[in-house]
Amino acid sequence: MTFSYDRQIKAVDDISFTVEKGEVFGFLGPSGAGKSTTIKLLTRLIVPQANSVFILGRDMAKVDYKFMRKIGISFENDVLYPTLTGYENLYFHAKLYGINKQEIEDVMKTLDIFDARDKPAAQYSKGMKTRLVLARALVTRPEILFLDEPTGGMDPDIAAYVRKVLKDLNNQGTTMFVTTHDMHEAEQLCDRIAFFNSGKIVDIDTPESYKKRYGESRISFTVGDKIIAVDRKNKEELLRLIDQDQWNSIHSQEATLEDIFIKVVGRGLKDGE
Ligand SMILES: Nc1ncnc2c1ncn2[C@@H]1O[C@H](COP(=O)(O)OP(=O)(O)OP(=O)(O)O)[C@@H](O)[C@H]1O
Repeated sequence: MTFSYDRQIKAVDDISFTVEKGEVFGFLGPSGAGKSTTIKLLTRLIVPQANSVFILGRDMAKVDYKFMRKIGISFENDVLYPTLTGYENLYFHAKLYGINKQEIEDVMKTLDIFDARDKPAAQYSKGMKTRLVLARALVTRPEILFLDEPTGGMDPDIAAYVRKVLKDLNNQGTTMFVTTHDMHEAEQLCDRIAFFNSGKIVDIDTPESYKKRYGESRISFTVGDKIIAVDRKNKEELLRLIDQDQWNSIHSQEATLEDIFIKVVGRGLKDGE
């Protein structure tokens, strides 16, 4: 799959991947990498070229709105009707697919926005809007969920709660495609993660396997007010520091997914923001 907005820069540059049923597959990459564009192509918000995107065996260049019930789409900056209440925003979407009032209320309760159901969406906080958009994606009980920065703008505790809701859904069988620039989110949610940069997939693996392949753990010594970090394999230096006997404390440090991203991709997740 390849896509360019202006025929000069390829926002998505010849990528190819498969997501298994029941899997949570993540795209981790910095701002501007092309994550949103990828999700738009996968979900037909930008109509892809024929025979380039297949979901549940169907060519996404050709599916109709009835098929779209099988997929849920949640975008961080998605359009809500600002003057309609939260409930009405869900109702008009759900009505298309014959979803009843009880089901709408249940999904609002699950995402903890039921108490705000009669408030206009314009009065929702950023995190509440993200949850309302997510509720709209969930209300049709889709087989596959596409989530663009699913916890964007949320307080850490609400973000953790939303991730738990998503994990529960996945445990019940929902397949998910998630984009994020948050390594913790990628690590907590995803079975496999694609490192994504400048429109290209640089690598795909499980979080555990990335750590095994690239994650050198380090030992850090606190010496006075200085911290000296040493590669675990550098036995000579480790012994030298221990022998000097000037350290106050010694800790082991695992490489984070961001450390590994920098090593593999050559830039950080926050560069250029
Ligand atoms: N509608 C558009 N018209 C022209 N160029 C665009 C458009 N949308 C995105 N781009 C460009 O395509 C590239 C990829 O953008 P995209 O929004 O897909 O990245 P992203 O990884 O989702 O970033 P972010 O996390 O900031 O949303 C960027 O260079 C961006 O400037």
